[in-house]
Amino acid sequence: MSEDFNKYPCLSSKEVRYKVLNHINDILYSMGQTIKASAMAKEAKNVLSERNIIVSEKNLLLQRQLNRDQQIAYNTIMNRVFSNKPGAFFIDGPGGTGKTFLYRVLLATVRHQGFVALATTSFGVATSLLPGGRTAHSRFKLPIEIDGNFSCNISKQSSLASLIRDAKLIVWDEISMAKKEMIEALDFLLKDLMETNILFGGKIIVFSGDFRQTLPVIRGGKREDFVSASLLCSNIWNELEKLQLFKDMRAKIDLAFCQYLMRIGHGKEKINSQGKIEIPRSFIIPFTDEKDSLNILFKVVYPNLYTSASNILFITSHTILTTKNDFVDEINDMLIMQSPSNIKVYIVVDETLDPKDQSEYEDFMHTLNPPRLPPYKLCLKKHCPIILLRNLNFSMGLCNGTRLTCDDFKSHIISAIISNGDFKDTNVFIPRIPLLTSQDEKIPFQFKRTQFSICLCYAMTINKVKH
Ligand SMILES: Nc1ncnc2c1ncn2[C@@H]1O[C@H](COP(=O)(O)OP(=O)(O)OP(=O)(O)O)[C@@H](O)[C@H]1O
Repeated sequence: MSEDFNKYPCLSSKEVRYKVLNHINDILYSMGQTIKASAMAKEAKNVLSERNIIVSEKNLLLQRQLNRDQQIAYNTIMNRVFSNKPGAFFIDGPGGTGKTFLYRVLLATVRHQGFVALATTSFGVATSLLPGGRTAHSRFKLPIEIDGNFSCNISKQSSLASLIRDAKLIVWDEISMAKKEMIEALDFLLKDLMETNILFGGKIIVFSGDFRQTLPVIRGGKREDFVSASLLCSNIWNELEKLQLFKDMRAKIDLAFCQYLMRIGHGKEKINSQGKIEIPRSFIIPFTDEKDSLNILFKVVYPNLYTSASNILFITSHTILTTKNDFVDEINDMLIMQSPSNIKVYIVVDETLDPKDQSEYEDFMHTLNPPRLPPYKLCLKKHCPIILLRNLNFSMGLCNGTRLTCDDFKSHIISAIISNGDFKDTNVFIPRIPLLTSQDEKIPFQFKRTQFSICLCYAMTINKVKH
């Protein structure tokens, strides 16, 4: 890895050493492993940086822009924060009504007064929209796999526990995508840390999300499974104080489309004789055959890809949304070939956890394409759009879902430029790391795939693009 970094003339040997150590640290973290001392040092560093988040003037000034509903919600929450009374809130508002905007103002106000405010979200990339944001999984050490063990992995004596105890405000954005067991685990943790039976340990906690948009993902599940896995079906739901946001702040951009989405969300859009909503003709590319229709779609979304492939603004402001990972892969494979640059191919190294199984499963592993792992053959070109599949480093904006464009390729690192969130335009290095398959895959054994934790994102699933 150091040889790769050495090829960058701008880096001194000290910087190379720092970058290599940093990447090793991230690799250990992404594998869920810890060297105790390094983990404790990392935690202490995280806690310290959380206590010292600098509030930008821009975020402080946003308070003046709050609309009427946002202002009412803001006043209600702030009154509770500064009167030291408990409060567990849910901000209910359809997409675009400014829930995240309100969070930014709440966080800025509390932090500006010198208090701790913890910002969390259900998905990695959403963290880049909230200053100091982390995934709830990472902040509260929530269990990733739901196997009957719902307790958070935080010792009561740790610096993290003391940070959580001190927090004046906790926010959790995109709660509609979290499984209810996770929220119940947080309730249990906070009651335990605060040594009380009051909901969420008496902390001021603010959830928000939109259940009309995306619900928790249950593999192979149906609508009722998604609903019953969500917060709506937890006993906690009825105990939350609801605050409503009504005004669509995004509607300025495309009012008719926003109204159409709102009618669907409220179940008011008219349905046809088969009980289905009809999509307006102007949104549809007529189907002739798969190849021709896809080509028309590509021309509509990425016109002149051959000549515009190096136009980063163009590449990162377009995407094709689809419902399934399989379609995503198919479309991405076609579009990367339309870009004119030289292709760089990275083949994975797959290893079974038990070395005895390696020879038996080697070929089979290469055919598998589990959702949170990169493909067997990763084909990239300069300026192509990619998306991170794992959280690598929150403090550098490298989270699951961060979008980037490729800049340069070496054998063990890729140089790339972040294209969304607070770290937009930052140049970063992505390491090639071992990634474990999740235990809930429908694969009879677990294996380790060594590759860059990225995939192409000319096309993405709707869940992935939520932010
Ligand atoms: N009071 C406001 N003044 C100006 N712009 C605002 C205000 N509130 C929200 N916005 C803008 O409106 C857009 C939508 O806001 P935001 O992303 O906070 O909505 P949201 O409810 O979190 O949406 P979603 O549910 O889709 O995540 C953003 O561009 C945001 O900056």
